[in-house]
Formats: sequence, C-alpha cells, structure tokens
Amino acid sequence: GNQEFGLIGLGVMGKSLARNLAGKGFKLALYNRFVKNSEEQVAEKFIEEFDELNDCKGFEDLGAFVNSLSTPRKIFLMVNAGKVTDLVIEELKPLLDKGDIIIDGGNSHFADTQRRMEDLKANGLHFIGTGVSGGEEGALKGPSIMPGGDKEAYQKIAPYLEAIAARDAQGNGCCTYIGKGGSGHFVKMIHNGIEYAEMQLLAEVYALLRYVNGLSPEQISDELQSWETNGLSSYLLEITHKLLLKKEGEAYLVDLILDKAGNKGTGSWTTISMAELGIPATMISSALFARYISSFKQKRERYQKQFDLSTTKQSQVSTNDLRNAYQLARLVNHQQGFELINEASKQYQWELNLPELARIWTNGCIIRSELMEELIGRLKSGTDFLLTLEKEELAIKLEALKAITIAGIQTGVSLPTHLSAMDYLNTQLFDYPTANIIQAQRDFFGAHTYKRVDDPEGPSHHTVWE
Ligand SMILES: O=C(O)[C@H](O)[C@@H](O)[C@H](O)[C@H](O)COP(=O)(O)O
Repeated sequence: GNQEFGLIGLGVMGKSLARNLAGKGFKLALYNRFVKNSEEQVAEKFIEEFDELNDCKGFEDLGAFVNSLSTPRKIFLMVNAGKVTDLVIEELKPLLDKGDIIIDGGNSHFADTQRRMEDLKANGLHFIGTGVSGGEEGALKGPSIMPGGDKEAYQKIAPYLEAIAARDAQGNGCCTYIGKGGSGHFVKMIHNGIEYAEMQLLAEVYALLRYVNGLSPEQISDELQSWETNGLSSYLLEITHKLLLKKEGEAYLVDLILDKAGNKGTGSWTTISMAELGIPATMISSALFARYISSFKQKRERYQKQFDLSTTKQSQVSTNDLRNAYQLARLVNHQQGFELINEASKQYQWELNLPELARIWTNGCIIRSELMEELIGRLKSGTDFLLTLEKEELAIKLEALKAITIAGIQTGVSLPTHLSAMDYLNTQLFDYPTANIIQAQRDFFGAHTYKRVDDPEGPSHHTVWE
C-alpha cells in the first residue's frame, strides 16, 4: 500500500494525533474497530470531519488496513493500556511482515512493554513503547513524546514523531529516543507521578488561601496568576488559576465538583516502583494516597460528624511564605522524581540522558514549566538540585515551608505534599538520627545485626539485648 503511517484507536488522543500527523502532510491509514450498535464507520466518518485528513484512508478491516501500508509498516497504537493493547497486538501479529514496527502510545506499564518487545522480537517485529504527554490539546498541537525500545526501529519512525512533537525554546522537537526496553513508558510513568504531586501542591495552596485566608476562588486565581512572573510559571499553575474562574450561574464550578479524586494507575505504579528501586519519592506517594483518602468521602463525613472537632483559628498565612514554600516543595518533588529515574536507569542499564529528558519535558507535556527549563542545566551536575541552592535562599524557603506546614497542622488543613517535602528536607538537613533505634529494635527481636558508628564499614554486630 501507499499509506506511510498507520494509527489504530480513534479515541480522544488517537484522533488528535491523527490530525496532527496528517496536518504535517503524512499519508495515514486509520483503523478503529467496529463499534457495536453504530452503523457509522468510525474512521471514515472521522476523515470526513476534517480537511487535513483528506489523504488519509479509513478502515474497519484490520487486514485491509495493514495492506494499505507501505513497508516496513509503522503502526501507532492509541488504545487503552492493559488487555486491549495485548488483544490488538495479537490480532496484528499474523498480518505483519518481518521488520514491521508497532508503536504503543498508551499509558502502558513498562514491564508489559518489555514483555511485548521480547515477544514481538521473536517474531521478527519491532516494538516501541512511547509515552505521549499533553492531553487532547497537546496531542493535536504538539505533545511531548518519550519513545523507548529498539533504537534502529526508532530511526525509522523518528521523522513522524519528531515532526508532530511540541517545540522547545530552541525550536527542537520535544521528542527523543529515551533508551532500551520499557524506558519510554517508565519515564512517562514518573512524569505522571511528578504531575500528581504538582497538582496536589497547587490544591493545598488553594486550600490555605480559601480556608485560612478566606479568599474567593477569583481572588485565589489572581494570587496564583501573579506567581507566573516569579519563575513559577507552569502549565498546571496556568490551568489552576483559569479553572478557578469558571462559574455555573452564580456558583464557582470548583464548588460543585465532588472532592473525590480519581486515578488511572500511573501514580500507584510509580509508588510501587519507588519501593522496588529503594528511592523515597515521598511527595508522589503522598499525592497518590491523598487521592485514595479523598475517595473515602462517607468515612470522612462520619468522622467529622461524630467528633465535630474545632480547629485552632490561625491568622492569615503570608502569601510570600506560601509562594516560597511552594517553590521549594516543587524542587523537592522534581529531585525525587529524577532520582527515581536515575536509579531505574542504573538498575535496568538504560543509560538515560536526564538533561535531554528535561529538555523534552519543557513543552507539550503536563509538567512543562519554567523550572523544567532550569533543570536541563542542573541535571548536568546530577539530580541533587537542593545542593545547587544558596544557603540563604534555602534557609528563607525552609522557614516559609515550616510556617506553611505549621499553619496546616494548626488549622487541620491537610497538606500531605507540603508536609512530606518538609519532612524530607528535615531528614536531609538536620542530624537527629532515629534509624539507630530501628536497627536496635530489629536486632533485638530478629538478630538482624547493625553497623557501629565507630566502624561504619566494618563487620555487622549482634547484641543479646536481654
Ligand atoms: O501526560 C499526560 O498527558 C497525562 O498525564 C495523561 O497521561 C493522563 O491524563 C493521565 O493519565 C491522568 O492520570 P490519572 O487519571 O491517573 O490522574
């Protein structure tokens, strides 16, 4: 066939990516399985809707779709992660020829991607697991793309992915070969983890301004907008100050939204991965668990009703402190996220290029921000971003974070990510050992032994404690 690139799955992201690709002049074959009880042919109907899709061909027959593609075939899957992805791959396998390339753009788990890669390799087929970030609008106008897997195969699809990607400050595509195996989906997973904590930090800032300072959503929106000029600009800050202005009649829409946060899995995968890799990205796990706690709405209501405790009236929090605390907590969040990626790169021998990863996250993706621009440089000297701070600057921001977390504790306003940033910093910056007690307790009940401070590299010791 003559169609140069195939795309399977015309959901929200699939349609946006197809229009983006076609808008760049690529001749696409589009496939969407038959939708029950609907006469319409999804792909054909979609093609009729948009001029830029004129050179595209739509299919409901997978065989015809495959035959319409020039070889080696390049087929992009934008279907739900998990079983659906395996199903589509199983249907495709017998129709493909050696050297053909399947690209999975869904939010797949990196272990599934590695499994699929090995299975398809055994059939002479290439598999690229790629993170795609930016939501519906990003996919249409330029997402951030994180492809991992077979480098040779990537060279063959790079022209398509790099053409549709967002542009960084130098005009280069926010798409780069991430590394071997499931590394593309792994870094996308961590992207989402960092996203969770960034979103939660902003929700906590909102809570203090709303419930302690008594500001209206509009006033909070103004305050957050003013932060954009203080090196804090980010996509998430921007959408947060925008959504606070949305009204339904006289009511603010945010006041009509039930406070039970959903999740689709990448945050929990990140939390499992940090436990396996031994990297305490505490802010991400705190953000995930904040969503879990929020989902137990009735239980929370029962507690509030049964105990009806009053909280200490706290004077206003200083917005200066709030901004400084937020800035420091964001740095901790990004440091923890990149430490996790760095450790995975070592343990899984992926040799990831972290400054380059930060570069493709400067635009198109959900965590794009001014800070990410700065991190490109900082990552050249490792992931210890905190160490690059001036002592005075750190001391000022630490005082602010302390004031903010105390305000939360005083008033009962839950601040899980600000608090985990505060505690993470306390453990790093101040020498109040407690793990010696843990070691003694472990040795007491399980003879697990311990090292001695006067001989840290020496033998392990066991004590008969009683
Ligand atoms: O980078 C992105 O474009 C988003 O992160 C995208 O992948 C999706 O919106 C998340 O999966 C939402 O995740 P939750 O449903 O878990 O919040």
